[in-house]
Amino acid sequence: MAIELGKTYLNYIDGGWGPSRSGNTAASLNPANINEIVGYVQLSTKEDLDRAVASAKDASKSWRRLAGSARGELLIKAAAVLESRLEEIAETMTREMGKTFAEAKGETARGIAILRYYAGEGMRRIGDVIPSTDSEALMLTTRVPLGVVGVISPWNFPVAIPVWKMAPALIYGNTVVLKPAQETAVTAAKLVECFAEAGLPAGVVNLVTGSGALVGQGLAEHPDVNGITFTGSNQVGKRVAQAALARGAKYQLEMGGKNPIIIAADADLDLAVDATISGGLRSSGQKCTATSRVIIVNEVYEAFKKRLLAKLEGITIGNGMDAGTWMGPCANEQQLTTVLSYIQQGLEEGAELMFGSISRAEGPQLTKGYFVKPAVFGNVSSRMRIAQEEIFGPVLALIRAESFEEAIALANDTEFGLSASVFTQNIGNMLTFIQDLDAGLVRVNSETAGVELQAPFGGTKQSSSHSREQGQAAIEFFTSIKTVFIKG
Ligand SMILES: NC(=O)c1ccc[n+]([C@@H]2O[C@H](COP(=O)([O-])OP(=O)(O)OC[C@H]3O[C@@H](n4cnc5c(N)ncnc54)[C@H](O)[C@@H]3O)[C@@H](O)[C@H]2O)c1
Ligand SMILES: O=CCCC(=O)C(=O)O
Repeated sequence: MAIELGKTYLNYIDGGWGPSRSGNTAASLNPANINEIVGYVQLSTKEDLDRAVASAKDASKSWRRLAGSARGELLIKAAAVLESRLEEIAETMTREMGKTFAEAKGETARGIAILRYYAGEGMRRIGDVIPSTDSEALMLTTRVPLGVVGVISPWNFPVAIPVWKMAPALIYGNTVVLKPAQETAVTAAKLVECFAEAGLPAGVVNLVTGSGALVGQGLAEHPDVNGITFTGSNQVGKRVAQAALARGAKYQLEMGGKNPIIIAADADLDLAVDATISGGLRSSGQKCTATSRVIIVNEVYEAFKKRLLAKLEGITIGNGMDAGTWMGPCANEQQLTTVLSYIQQGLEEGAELMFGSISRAEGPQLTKGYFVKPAVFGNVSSRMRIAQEEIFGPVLALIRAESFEEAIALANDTEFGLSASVFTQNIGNMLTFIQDLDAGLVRVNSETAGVELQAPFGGTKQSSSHSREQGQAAIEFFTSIKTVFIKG
């Protein structure tokens, strides 16, 4: 089924769809063909945001009192609606941000699974009984929701990330105001339609689209927003945290990465090459978990490099809706410019561009989109900017290590700590890697990308506010512990 293009999407506030008070909209363009307008989304004002927060605050009084199982039933219904619209929403995602249709379908299926997982959380343990020093008293802990939660999400996982924030927020009794990335606001509107159709009470979920500086910052600063969960760049994340901290609100940040893969001397090189390509270049490298530094132990450097370069020749670039496309475009013009400027930077720093180009990709089907070929640099040293700064594009930096120990030190030589992987068959190497790698997600004989919804996810160092999302770990952010002391 083809989606309807060029429609206008509205804000969702207090259970109703409506335009922004500004009367202004912005076009959401297809990065594979910028002549295609996927839809128009609202450019909201502070007043729209205030109405959304007020409705979320009001709805929170009864939502928090519902049994967790009743909230769970509504998440199950939202999952069913999302499932019935999987292909349509995945197509919208591909058209809005460029990832292939297969990846978009996988991500939408992930959103459905996350909703079902958190529906079950509504019936799980939320506290402990702790012996009191008073033998006649009962002491226990319970958990209470924060109240209104502001969700600020990026464009790279436009279904999975909002869902992995909204589902735990809702199941633990919070109400939500979602401010999605403007690039993928049509996908976000369709996602919110699923919650609306599932029958969530008015005000429990609200959607306000618009500029980050106005709506996002407004959410972070809003006195009636009790918690802010943010995923995006470090620069913006820190601003959000400062605004939340200044008024004593709880906040959670998941931000950038510069994720390493280590190829040990005993690695299965074919598997390692496949994992490097998949981890580094799927979604055009626009995953926070994407591989960007490939640290190869000297003995296998040349053999690995040869196999990697040979395999890259097979990558097809194009519109993510075409079945033959392996890699789509960059998600927007700014991403394309950033990627090309880092390729230029790598050359200026003296690295060797072994694959790719400093210009955008060429081809009859590529002229209307933000396409770039994958780039692979050799002769990279760890202190170069291309080895230190998050590029968020299909660029791999190959770094030579004299030993496995040096490979670990190089992998840790970054301000980020999101994910890391190693290819080795040696159990000692595996254990050293697990122990010594400073990252929130460490993966052995597997690519750096790939997050499982039932496990905690988050980073160390500059990648995170040191909290964890997903799995049962999400309860720590979305609730407060209340200690109860009862004496008859
Ligand atoms: N660690 C993770 O889990 C994770 C996951 C996905 C993406 N990311 C990171 O996200 C970045 C790419 O996404 P992006 O370009 O959408 O990030 P971004 O920081 O530009 O935007 C993220 C969100 O913040 C909003 N925003 C912008 N300015 C704001 C402000 N002043 N106040 C409040 N909100 C504001 C945006 O509108 C968007 O909704 C990369 O750095 C990537 O590593 C991290
Ligand atoms: O972009 C951040 C999320 C990454 C992710 O979900 C994955 O690697 O699967």
